[in-house]
Amino acid sequence: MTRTVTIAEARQGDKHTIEEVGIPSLVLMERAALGATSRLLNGSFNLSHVLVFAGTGNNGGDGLAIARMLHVRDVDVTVMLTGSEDRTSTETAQQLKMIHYYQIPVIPASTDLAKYTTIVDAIFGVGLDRPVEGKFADWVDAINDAAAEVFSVDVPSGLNADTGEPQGATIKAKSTSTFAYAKEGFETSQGKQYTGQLYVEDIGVYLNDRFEG
Ligand SMILES: NC(=O)C1=CN([C@@H]2O[C@H](COP(=O)(O)OP(=O)(O)OC[C@H]3O[C@@H](n4cnc5c(N)ncnc54)[C@H](O)[C@@H]3O)[C@@H](O)[C@H]2O)[C@@H](O)CC1
Ligand SMILES: [K+]
Repeated sequence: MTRTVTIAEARQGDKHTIEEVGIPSLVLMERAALGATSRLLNGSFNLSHVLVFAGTGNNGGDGLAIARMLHVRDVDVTVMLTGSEDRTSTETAQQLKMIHYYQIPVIPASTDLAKYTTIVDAIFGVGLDRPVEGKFADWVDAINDAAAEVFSVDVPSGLNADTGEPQGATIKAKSTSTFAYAKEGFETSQGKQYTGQLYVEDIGVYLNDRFEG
């Protein structure tokens, strides 16, 4: 059976790997994005026009790295950012610099999603700490209503990864790439309705310092 972790364990695993093992946070982010990108490339998604809907935390940073990895493979990618560029996390700011190096378009978040064939949901991951409401709920609802297929990064945004319960507006994905370990809430029948097909990516974070495949 697949090992599952709580949000607290996932966070502790990341922290331990960064601070004790010594793998830099940005390296973990790159590994996460490489895994997710290969699922997108092989997962029967229509990649004619991809939108990466990115938050300002590290889940958004994963999304920006995915945008870059698709762009260098000649996929047409646009980024929508939910907040201002000067209020992003440290790693996400570094990812934004790379996005600008490649001149990938970055536009403010909106509900105008008609032209996209695939939307990458990188709004919230395990950092979700309150229900999704207001403009964030408008964006999530618009993503769910769009014709595009949806791929979630780590956690479908809005899903409580411990309980599998939606916290306000919540993304319903065709598939989800989650990092290091599946989260407990993904095992519930309700959680499965939001993750869709679940992939677990090896990013080099191991709870007991050993790969347990
Ligand atoms: N270095 C690491 O720790 C790694 C983190 N990774 C990614 O980073 C994610 C966690 O990143 P963060 O801790 O930055 O958290 P998130 O990126 O999940 O979200 C945090 C941000 O969202 C805000 N927020 C939370 N709930 C909200 C709500 N309902 N409405 C509006 N704003 C809300 C918080 O205030 C915070 O600014 C993981 O899910 C994973 O995708 C991966 O890159 C792997 C390595
Ligand atoms: K997400």
